[in-house]
Amino acid sequence: MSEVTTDSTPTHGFSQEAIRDRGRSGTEPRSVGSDICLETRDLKLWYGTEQVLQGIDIKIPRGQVTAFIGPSGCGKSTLLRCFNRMNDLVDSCQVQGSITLDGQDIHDRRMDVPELRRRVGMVFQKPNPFPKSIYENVAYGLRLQGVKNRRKLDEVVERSLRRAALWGEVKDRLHENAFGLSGGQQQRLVIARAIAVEPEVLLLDEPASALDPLATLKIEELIFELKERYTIAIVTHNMQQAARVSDFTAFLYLGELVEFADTDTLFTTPAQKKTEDYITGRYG
Ligand SMILES: Nc1ncnc2c1ncn2[C@@H]1O[C@H](COP(=O)(O)OP(=O)(O)OP(=O)(O)O)[C@@H](O)[C@H]1O
Repeated sequence: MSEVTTDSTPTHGFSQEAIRDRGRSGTEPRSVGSDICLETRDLKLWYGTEQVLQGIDIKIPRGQVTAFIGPSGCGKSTLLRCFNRMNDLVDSCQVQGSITLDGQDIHDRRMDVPELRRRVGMVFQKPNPFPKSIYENVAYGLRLQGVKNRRKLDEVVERSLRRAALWGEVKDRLHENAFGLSGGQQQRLVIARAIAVEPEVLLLDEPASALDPLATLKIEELIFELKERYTIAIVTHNMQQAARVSDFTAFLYLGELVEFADTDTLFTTPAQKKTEDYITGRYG
């Protein structure tokens, strides 16, 4: 087990503060234990004839935040989209190898894909609220499930907005259009919509890259709270952000998983030269 970085530890250009903050917030480095939520084995993926994932083996631990980093085009978002079969929507896409969620093969023909996407929710780079009220955005998934009971809907909407750290800001305007919210509020609303249907996993694809620094900070704080209840996988271009929010980090390069380790180790003493070159800004 590695130790939380001290001032004398090399940080490869990383802010000591970012890493110390993680120590202060109680996030101790850990090894991937036996409680695995998602697992891929020899996962390969093609778009047409272009092979984008080259045989990925990874175990995503439950109740932790796992960050995916790597240069543009290395396959981070593609890998994330495999976890709830969003790539099924791309005609030219072919997948080989296995992905399991709680030990269950997600490509098994008995797998109910809408149910998989309820269990594995996704939030994209650009906030995408529906053109509806704040309330109806959050209630959307429950309405799809046929829930009509007003009290139940009210309860879930409030609970989800509280968990997404948005309740205080919107409780007096629940029936106003969601487009009236700021970008950061819209992104927290989308997170509330995802958690309203009680997922196990949240996939966050660069959730803060379209936001200003303050809104980004709120999303990062929220991620820290959410991991109490959910397993989180996040794609980010921002390595400081990966260092601040994640427990584990996976470095991808040209469709290969080069290194996967607890975040402190990966950023302070990477095992692979390619990882070191990337985090020190030599390419990417
Ligand atoms: N729907 C698609 N159809 C065809 N090719 C695609 C599709 N989506 C992604 N690709 C290609 O797959 C490769 C990996 O893309 P992906 O978006 O997964 O990378 P990334 O690491 O997330 O990149 P970025 O950091 O720039 O978002 C790229 O070459 C991209 O052009």
